[in-house]
Amino acid sequence: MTKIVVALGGNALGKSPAEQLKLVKNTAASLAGLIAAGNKVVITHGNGPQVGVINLGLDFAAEHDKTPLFPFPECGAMSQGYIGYHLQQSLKNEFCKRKLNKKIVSVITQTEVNANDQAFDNPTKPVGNFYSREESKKIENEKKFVFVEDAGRGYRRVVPSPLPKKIIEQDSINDLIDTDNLVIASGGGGVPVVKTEHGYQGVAAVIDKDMSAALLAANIEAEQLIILTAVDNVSLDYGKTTELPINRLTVKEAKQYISENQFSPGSMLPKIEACLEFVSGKKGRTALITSLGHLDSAIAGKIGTLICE
Ligand SMILES: Nc1ncnc2c1ncn2[C@@H]1O[C@H](COP(=O)(O)OP(=O)(O)O)[C@@H](O)[C@H]1O
Ligand SMILES: NC(=O)OP(=O)(O)O
Repeated sequence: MTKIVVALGGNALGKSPAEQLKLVKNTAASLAGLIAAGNKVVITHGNGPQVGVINLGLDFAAEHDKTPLFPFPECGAMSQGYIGYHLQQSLKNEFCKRKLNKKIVSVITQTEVNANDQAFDNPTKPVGNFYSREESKKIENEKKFVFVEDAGRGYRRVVPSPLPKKIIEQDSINDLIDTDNLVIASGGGGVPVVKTEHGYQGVAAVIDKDMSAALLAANIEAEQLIILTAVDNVSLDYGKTTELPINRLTVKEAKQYISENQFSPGSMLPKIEACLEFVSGKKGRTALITSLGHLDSAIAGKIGTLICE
């Protein structure tokens, strides 16, 4: 039995509810296979596109209708419910098909961040839709959002992405795992909250789910962290004619490639950093990065990038 945290990328989950449900259904089959093989799996997921779109839609409704303004942390919580619902339904259907009796539960998760995290002065986390440069300039002027180019895919709004410090619901997550629930937790990295004299309060930011997944995996003493995204492998010279997929990466090699700017900030870089955080100095741990649709082949060692000490 291997304890595995599987993180599903928010961007890899498509651009609409229909697309997302189809992708989640497909991945649910592989996840059920992992569980049926006797592994203890905990699931987490991103929310960049989803939280951005929820926020955009609700802002529009507040501007054009009587809808009250929904703060950003509330949008993050909604994104956990939306993606958790698709995961729970798809996994339940898959378990029924396989006659597997397994309880599944999504935990709305808050993650404590440092109120003085420098990330609040330097937004880096891409959220919402992709725009052309012209479209992004127009929205930048109208809404005072900050936009950056995202890994060759277009321009996107960026928001602060503070480091996750503590998973507030960790004890409940542990109890649920111990009582044989398939747990979906820390969605979107967890809703970021800061500790104040009045207790915890939500903040307008999006935690990198890869960093939160590494924290969750360490907390539950997982042996493997699997990050599912839109590419089969991590590559060198990504997007160039010289692109070279990597099968295995040591911590030392990964650090070298980071220093050569091989991994784009806001997309592949945080995944590599999260994997390093999880495996560095820990001989028994591995991290695997591959695509949402090819988990089975990656587990079989046919594709994917395996990262270890
Ligand atoms: N060196 C690289 N190798 C592979 N993909 C890369 C690399 N650098 C940037 N990318 C991009 O990073 C994307 C994954 O990041 P992102 O879309 O933010 O992930 P997520 O699916 O977790 O939301 C890939 O789909 C690819 O477009
Ligand atoms: N919260 C987060 O990291 O989302 P993505 O996986 O969509 O980037």
